[in-house]
Amino acid sequence: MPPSTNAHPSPFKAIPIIDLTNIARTDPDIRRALVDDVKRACTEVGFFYVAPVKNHGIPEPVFERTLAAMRTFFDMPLEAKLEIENKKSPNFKGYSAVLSGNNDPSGAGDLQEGFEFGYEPLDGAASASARPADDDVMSAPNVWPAQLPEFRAAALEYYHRALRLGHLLFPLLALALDLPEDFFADKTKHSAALMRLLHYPPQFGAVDDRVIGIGAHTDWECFTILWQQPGIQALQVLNASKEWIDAPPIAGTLVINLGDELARWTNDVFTSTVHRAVNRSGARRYSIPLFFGTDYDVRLEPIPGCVSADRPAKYEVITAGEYIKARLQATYGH
Ligand SMILES: O=C(O)CCC(=O)C(=O)O
Ligand SMILES: [Fe+2]
Repeated sequence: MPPSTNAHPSPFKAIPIIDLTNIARTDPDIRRALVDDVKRACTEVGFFYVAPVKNHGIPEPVFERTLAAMRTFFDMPLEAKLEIENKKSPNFKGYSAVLSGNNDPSGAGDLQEGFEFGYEPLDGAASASARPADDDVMSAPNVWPAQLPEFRAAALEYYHRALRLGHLLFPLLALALDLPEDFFADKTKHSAALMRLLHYPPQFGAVDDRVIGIGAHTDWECFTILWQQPGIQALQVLNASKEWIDAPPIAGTLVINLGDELARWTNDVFTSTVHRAVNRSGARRYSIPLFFGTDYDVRLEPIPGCVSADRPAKYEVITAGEYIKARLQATYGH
């Protein structure tokens, strides 16, 4: 399944920051101004920062606890991490070693290690799959490092808080597409969201552009909510002039970037923009993307307002689950 071929962003020079202070205000002028900002960012850039995150359910200690848990996990010996290697899981849950994944087919592998998991309830049994019965494409239980209970607790707490923020964003995206505000509500009931905890070792000396932290790629789901470790520049976003624009960590914000499910669904009215990460800081870098998709049984049929005589439908219609599964297989299944 090829990635979205979209990439029609503008020649932007910076990533916009969208202030969510007024997200709950119903005053039509205020609401319209916010939706207009979101629409511009989604059609021209495909990336934006949201601020202030602490007002939307993710206080600073939650990030700090998760970062501490990541450091402990990635510091474990490789053999211990490989006990929960993602290749042992039917849907690649668990640990992925440095260079085991490859997001850019022309690259030689991603210089990162990671840990991936999907939805489970905060108070659920450790090994239970929480996927509803109708969701057979991607159901597979999460696998956790048994020796680090605090890792699971911190990661799940962050996951649930970020998920809540994601649910706040869908109505803005719907309004930006001139759809009813609740358009995505019945299509995002099962939290088809995968979260990755990532560690990028530093790269020293001459750097081979084919081996970087994560090669040039688009994300797969509707949007990604990305936390970046403060103080380290690594993420870069490709604009229409084929320039890499830095997306540095900004205190109090998270990065939101649109993915291929939304690009397909909107027939490329919204852009799923190519990006990569390169850690040349000399220090370890950690980041946390949460990929928020639509429910796996949803068919990505082009949204009516996004198809016209000038803009014929570009993509074969498939379900979100089929799409994600094909991309996972292409990235880790080799
Ligand atoms: O680590 C980052 O800043 C970006 C990660 C990313 O693009 C991804 O995991 O899809
Ligand atoms: Fe990405």
